[in-house]
Amino acid sequence: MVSKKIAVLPGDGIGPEVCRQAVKVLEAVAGRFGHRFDMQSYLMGACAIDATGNPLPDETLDACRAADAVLLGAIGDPKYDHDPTAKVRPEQGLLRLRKSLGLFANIRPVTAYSVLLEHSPLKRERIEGTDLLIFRELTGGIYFGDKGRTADGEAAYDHCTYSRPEIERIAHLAFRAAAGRRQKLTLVDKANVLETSRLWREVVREMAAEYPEVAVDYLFVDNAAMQVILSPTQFDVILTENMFGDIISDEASVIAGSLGLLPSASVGERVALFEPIHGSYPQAKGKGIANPIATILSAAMLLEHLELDAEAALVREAVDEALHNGVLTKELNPTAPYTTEEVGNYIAFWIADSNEKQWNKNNVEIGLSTII
Ligand SMILES: NC(=O)C1=CN([C@@H]2O[C@H](COP(=O)(O)OP(=O)(O)OC[C@H]3O[C@@H](n4cnc5c(N)ncnc54)[C@H](O)[C@@H]3O)[C@@H](O)[C@H]2O)C=CC1
Ligand SMILES: CC(C)CC(=O)C(=O)O
Ligand SMILES: [Mg+2]
Repeated sequence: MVSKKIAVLPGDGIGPEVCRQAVKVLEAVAGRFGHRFDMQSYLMGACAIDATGNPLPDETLDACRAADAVLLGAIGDPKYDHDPTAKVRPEQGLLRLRKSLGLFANIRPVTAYSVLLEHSPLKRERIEGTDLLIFRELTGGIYFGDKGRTADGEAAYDHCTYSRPEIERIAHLAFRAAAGRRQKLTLVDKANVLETSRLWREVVREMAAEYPEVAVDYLFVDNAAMQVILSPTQFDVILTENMFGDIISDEASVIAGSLGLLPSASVGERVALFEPIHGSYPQAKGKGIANPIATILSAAMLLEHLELDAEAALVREAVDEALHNGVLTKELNPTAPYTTEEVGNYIAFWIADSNEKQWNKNNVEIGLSTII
């Protein structure tokens, strides 16, 4: 029996809906294994601005610092996206949280699930067997550099800066991950144009000597954007800076079949944070169409981080079961879609009672009454 404190930041848009499913799954895990997960929710993003004027209230940051792990839904709201003059924005809360917690590495696994190959717009023979890991630098680069306007407001700038230590600390994690996988690391950069990219290349090339078992190659990001969907099986570990990793990983979600399937772990100095790679998908808010699996798989990564491997494996098994049985939201199952809640219930029920496997769409409320 373990007792863990998990700070939950549901956020905005579909964030609360998908987070609720992941919390339910963690409750099912706790029930099944006799653990205690203390899961309290805190404000971050547009909801926090509305309530306090601050996208990352002190109470939220303090709770994250005091937690064993953090689970995040997503933040962002069209009222800020469509107002270029807004002084306070939901995204500032997320960026400040990442920086304050020292979460310098965002790890985004991309898998082509064989049962979903038919849902991908990409050709089966190109994507089958894809299993890659993106290491995206998360607290530096252009998202964090000085930004602003010139005095007349007619020009704007966003500075991109990287230091050697910032590159080294994430590169070590990526090299170690590659060493334990298929021993290949691809640095994605724009070293033909950007000085920051030339520093990345220099540092990674030097570090490669420490990891002789890992084959390193280098790709310009424009080429990588093409290669990642043309022949994704060539990749094992991709290491890249903040903005390139943000873009390449959303693109890579097409391989899995939906942005709603890709989880992530953000790790760094102490407490780690787990979140789907997607945003707050405001068009879907309250409609029950958001896929909760990315957040549920983020919860599985959270369990692995807490060294609860059997628990995480059971969550993955339950997700596989949902995939195999077509218990999927409408972007993956347009003819007989399940709601966000039903997908979450199915997975939680399977974890709580996987010996019975009695679940069906109609008995779910009865079956789950014991665990939710
Ligand atoms: N980590 C975070 O909290 C992030 C927040 N954002 C914010 O989210 C808001 C919306 O941004 P968008 O560019 O529209 O990106 P988004 O990721 O919210 O949605 C893009 C598209 O992906 C699909 N999608 C996303 N999540 C899905 C899910 N769970 N199930 C099924 N389909 C899903 C939908 O087709 C959607 O139109 C903005 O305010 C943005 O700043 C964007 C990315 C990350
Ligand atoms: C909303 C941004 C701050 C970041 C983003 O798109 C992401 O982390 O995937
Ligand atoms: Mg993104």
